[in-house]
Amino acid sequence: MSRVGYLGPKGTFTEMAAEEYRGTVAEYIPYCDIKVLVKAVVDEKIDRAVVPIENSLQGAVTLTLDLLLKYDLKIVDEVIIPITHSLLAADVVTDLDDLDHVVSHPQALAQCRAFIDEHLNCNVHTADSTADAIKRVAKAGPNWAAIGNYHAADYYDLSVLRNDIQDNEENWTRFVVLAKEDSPQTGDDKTSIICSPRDDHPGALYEILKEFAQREINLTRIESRPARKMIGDYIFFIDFEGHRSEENIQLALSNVEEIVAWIKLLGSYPQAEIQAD
Ligand SMILES: O=C(O)C(=O)C[C@]1(C(=O)O)C=C[C@@H](O)C=C1
Repeated sequence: MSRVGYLGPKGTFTEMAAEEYRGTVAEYIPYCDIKVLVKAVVDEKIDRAVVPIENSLQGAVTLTLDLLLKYDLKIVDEVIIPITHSLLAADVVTDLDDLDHVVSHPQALAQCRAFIDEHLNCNVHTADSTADAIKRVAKAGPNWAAIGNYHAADYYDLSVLRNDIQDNEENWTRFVVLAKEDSPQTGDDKTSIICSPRDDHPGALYEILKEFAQREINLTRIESRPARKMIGDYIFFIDFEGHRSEENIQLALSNVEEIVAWIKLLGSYPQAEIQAD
């Protein structure tokens, strides 16, 4: 039974994702900061942390990638859910023109950029999560609105002014579940690694990817992040299908190890079942 931390407070999309975690849960615990949440697993205050890692409209949640690099934690599960944003305000607000301020998590603001540009002539503010924004609006004046999950309107006594305001109907966020120990093989797994090419030469990335292509290992994602050294130095986050205990994957990984400066295995874990709306 796990104590499962998630990016809170109550009413975030991460809370919805945490409820889809396939392990056994003793308790759900909200944390208001991703860094503090991830550190709580490192310090064994909780057993699992559920954090957003990528969105289909906006791409990587770079803070999560940086924390995966920094700490020695394993990915033990992934959850992918549809994200539907609403505009929430006090129930006296009926007209968008009455709003002077809109607040949300930067990812949510970015996912609703077209709606904000077209319909809101407002100051835009950022919050630590969509639910944090909703909480703030509940205490602010009636000229404030928040962008977030309509389920949260009831928790914080707000009303829904508009639904479905994200730029695209298809808006999905992928979350990962972090723990100290690895996950066992299920037969339908994915593996995540980070690696850093030894030096900058023609074909450096190709040489890494070739090890997977030759063994018909299907890559599901590749993301680069600055190595934080010279401009142009990158590290690569690579996800692929299969479990680290499978022979072809062991061979690919040991060959990659030979040609990179370093490699970090983030874990093998069951692939997400896509959650329908
Ligand atoms: O603010 C929230 O509700 C969150 O759970 C965070 C988060 C994110 O960081 O991507 C999660 C899903 C959505 O993409 C928007 C925000």
